[in-house]
Amino acid sequence: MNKNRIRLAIQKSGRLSYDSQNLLKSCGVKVNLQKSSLIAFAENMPIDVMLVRDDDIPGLIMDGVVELGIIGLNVLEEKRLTRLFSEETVSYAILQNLDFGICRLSLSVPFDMKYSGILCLKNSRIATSYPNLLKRYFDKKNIPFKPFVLNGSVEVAYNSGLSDAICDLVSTGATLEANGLREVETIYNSRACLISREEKYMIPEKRHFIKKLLNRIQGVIKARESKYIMLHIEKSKLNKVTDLLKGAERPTILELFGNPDKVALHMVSSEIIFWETMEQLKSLGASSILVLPIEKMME
Ligand SMILES: Nc1ncnc2c1ncn2[C@@H]1O[C@H](COP(=O)(O)OP(=O)(O)OP(=O)(O)O)[C@@H](O)[C@H]1O
Ligand SMILES: O=P(O)(O)OC[C@H]1O[C@H](OP(=O)(O)OP(=O)(O)O)[C@H](O)[C@@H]1O
Ligand SMILES: [Mg+2]
Repeated sequence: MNKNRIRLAIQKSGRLSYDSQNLLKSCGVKVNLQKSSLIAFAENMPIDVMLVRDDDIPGLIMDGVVELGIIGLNVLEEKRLTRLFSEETVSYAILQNLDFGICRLSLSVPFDMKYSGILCLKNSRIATSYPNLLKRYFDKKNIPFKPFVLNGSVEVAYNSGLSDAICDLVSTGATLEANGLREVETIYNSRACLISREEKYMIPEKRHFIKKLLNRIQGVIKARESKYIMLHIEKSKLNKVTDLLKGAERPTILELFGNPDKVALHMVSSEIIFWETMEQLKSLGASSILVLPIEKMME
């Protein structure tokens, strides 16, 4: 093991795997990841990527086994609370919230239950994989409940008579619907994030390298959120067009050959361009409207 290389833990297989690997690829990290091996060495950067169960990632950071990890905030916060209760070390830094793994931890009840508020769940048995987050929520409201801890397939707990309600991750709500449940309270909003060991535990070379990787990650996220827009418009309508498009910087305006009244406008927009915006641009008289993806960006 080379002590100058950074170790980065990502989920081996599951909801965060593809996006984590894709992020590394977009940052120019060349690594040949294969499910059969648990560690892979980047060819062009001092990074070793470990493929693990997501639940293990916060502990690997807190115990100093790896320097970086990509993990859902839900798992990180649950682990933080578990460690606080058992008086173990809790030490990490959140470097960056990421643009994937977006979901929420919610309480859900049977479709036909008359739910008028959280008090309806007083003394209920609630199945969850996140007992500490759930307990914090109920404790704040001073409502007693009975936790029933399951590591997966929490939605089936109600149908099999194991619980009265559930507390699990929701994104589209399709899994809840398929199991005859409806979401009634969000208890925690989550997304994937990049976490690291605290800086003070790392040698300067590693800190420097992590900063460089973080800059690239921020550039990738920014580029994914931005679009390059080109269009032709009459000079007199320019202000109306720029009011419509929220840009990172002022637009570039170019003369159009053979047409002194019109210009070409180029700009980077930091907001999603919906079809409605395109239609509004068109009704202002814009033509040749192009919205292009941006591959890389550094400000
Ligand atoms: N439906 C969803 N949409 C978006 N993100 C989600 C969704 N479900 C889960 N996540 C996020 O992805 C993380 C991993 O989810 P996954 O279901 O793959 O976990 P797991 O089954 O515990 O995996 P592992 O085998 O690694 O322990 C969750 O902790 C959460 O942050
Ligand atoms: O609201 P939805 O879009 O339906 O997503 C919610 C489901 O996604 C997650 O499970 P996942 O599919 O990752 O499988 P798992 O239960 O095996 O972890 C989560 O635990 C829910 O079951
Ligand atoms: Mg897990």
